[in-house]
Amino acid sequence: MRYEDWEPLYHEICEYFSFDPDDDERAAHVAVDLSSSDATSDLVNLISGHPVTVCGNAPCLKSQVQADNITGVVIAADAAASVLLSCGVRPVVIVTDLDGIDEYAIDLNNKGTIMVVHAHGDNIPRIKTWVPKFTGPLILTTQGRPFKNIHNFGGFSDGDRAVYMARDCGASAIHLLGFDCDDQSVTPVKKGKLIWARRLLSEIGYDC
Ligand SMILES: Nc1ncnc2c1ncn2[C@@H]1O[C@H](COP(=O)(O)OP(=O)(O)OP(=O)(O)O)[C@@H](O)[C@H]1O
Ligand SMILES: Nc1nc2c(c(=O)[nH]1)N=C(CO)CN2
Repeated sequence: MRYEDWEPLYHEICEYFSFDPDDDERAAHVAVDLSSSDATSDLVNLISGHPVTVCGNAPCLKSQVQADNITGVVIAADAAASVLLSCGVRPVVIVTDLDGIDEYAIDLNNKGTIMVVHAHGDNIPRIKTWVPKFTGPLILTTQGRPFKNIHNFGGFSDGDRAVYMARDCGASAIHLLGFDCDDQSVTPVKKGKLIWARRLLSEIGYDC
């Protein structure tokens, strides 16, 4: 997605959540200073022309995975990765702002799972802890203006960001599992994030 097309949505999101774009920019610089990795061409090779399943972490994920034959390239949004592992499915890509993963992600990354790590104003300490641990394929993302090896595919929360990324990388079809944007069992902030997930996904033709 062109940053110019994303920018108005980004400013609306910052206003809605009272985020300071300067903090996001600071986080992006912290990430870039820690790693020069960029596995974007590996990601494009994996996804371009292929079907993808993006797994969000709604409570329905487990039963949907058990009921569904997961097709194509499996992308986990953050903590959805551990649900997939418990169902015997290894995510090929994990999109994360680092608040839902655990040590298992390092092992998966060493075995080839592409980590797509999002830097934002509220996760700088987690960037400093986790980024140096990923010695396998790694892509950095920002929600602000991209530069050097940090990308902006569009999207805000891990799930919708994963869908925007798959679309940008040329997926032939994108199937969603584990998305429930009406989930009432979440915190008020998370409810706001799910309202945005619904809006951003609807902008590109997906319902959740
Ligand atoms: N009902 C739901 N509850 C949680 N996540 C959901 C739900 N429906 C869709 N998702 C998507 O699954 C993603 C991963 O969920 P997780 O529980 O790991 O959230 P999170 O780490 O709090 O996400 P984020 O930090 O992006 O808000 C979310 O970013 C969201 O896009
Ligand atoms: N500044 C900031 N940016 C974000 C945040 C957040 O909590 N703070 N959470 C996100 C997805 O959960 C994505 N982006």
